[in-house]
Amino acid sequence: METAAEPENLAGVRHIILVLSGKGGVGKSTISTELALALHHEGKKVGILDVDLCGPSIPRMLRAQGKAVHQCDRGWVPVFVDREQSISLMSVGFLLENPDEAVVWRGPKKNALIKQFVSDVAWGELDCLVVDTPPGTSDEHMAVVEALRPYRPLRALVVTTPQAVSVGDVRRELTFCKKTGLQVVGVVENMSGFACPHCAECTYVFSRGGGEELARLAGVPFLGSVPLDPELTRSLEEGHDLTQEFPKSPAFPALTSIARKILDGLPATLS
Ligand SMILES: Nc1ncnc2c1ncn2[C@@H]1O[C@H](COP(=O)(O)OP(=O)(O)OP(=O)(O)O)[C@@H](O)[C@H]1O
Ligand code: SF4
Repeated sequence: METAAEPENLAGVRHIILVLSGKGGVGKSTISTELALALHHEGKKVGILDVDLCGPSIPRMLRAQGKAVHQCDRGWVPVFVDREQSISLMSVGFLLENPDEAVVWRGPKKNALIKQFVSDVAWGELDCLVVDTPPGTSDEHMAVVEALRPYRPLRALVVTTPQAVSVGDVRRELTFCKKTGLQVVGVVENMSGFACPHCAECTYVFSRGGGEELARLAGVPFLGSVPLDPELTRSLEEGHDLTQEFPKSPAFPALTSIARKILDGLPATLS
């Protein structure tokens, strides 16, 4: 079967990483956002595509809620999050008059929007496009994989929390990656311990090491653990300027190390 020509808007996008999690609330959108910020601190141009259509939270996290997406001759111009315009964001949240509207959408409408996101967002030159997905494996996952797979090798970052129950769900996520040909760049354990706001000492409230064990059993890299930082939760909830606040968080060194490991594993050229 002949593959359709690559959408013009993908031509400058070097690498694509899907952020996946087995279940909701483990911090997938947080890790997508922080990974983009950490890559930005490594001097990279990053785009974030939020395909969590029923719960788009990244515009709020990045203080971009209510911003308008403009049209240009190549489609939509994403919202720039920072002054240097090196972090761009596209989310269904920018297209809805009422943010609750997305919750009632059915599969075909979601699939059509995802196809449009893939072909009609004028990203320009990006070192990396981070795609935040809904929890589990849904229509959105299949739609984004099918829309992007013909043009780029797709990579997946899998987020879990340390508890065994989350780890079990992630195992299913890894099976999805295998079946759909996604290359797993690694597993990240989020909310792995509580970083004290006074001395940054980390206390392991839950069990620890589930993510590492899972990665070992699945034969994929374990990229690191990200502590729970109450200050960061507040910034994410209230929508502070994360480009300024994130570097002060105890999660920052962990995410920087994860971002470096991901960059080291990517081929240098556009594959
Ligand atoms: N490492 C962290 N430090 C502090 N807060 C965190 C951390 N990770 C996640 N959170 C907080 O946990 C909550 C859930 O995170 P998030 O929305 O990223 O999860 P999710 O997996 O994307 O959820 P959903 O299933 O709704 O897509 C948010 O309030 C977020 O601020
Ligand atoms: S970790 Fe240290 S600073 Fe934080 S509450 Fe405990 S003793 Fe106090």
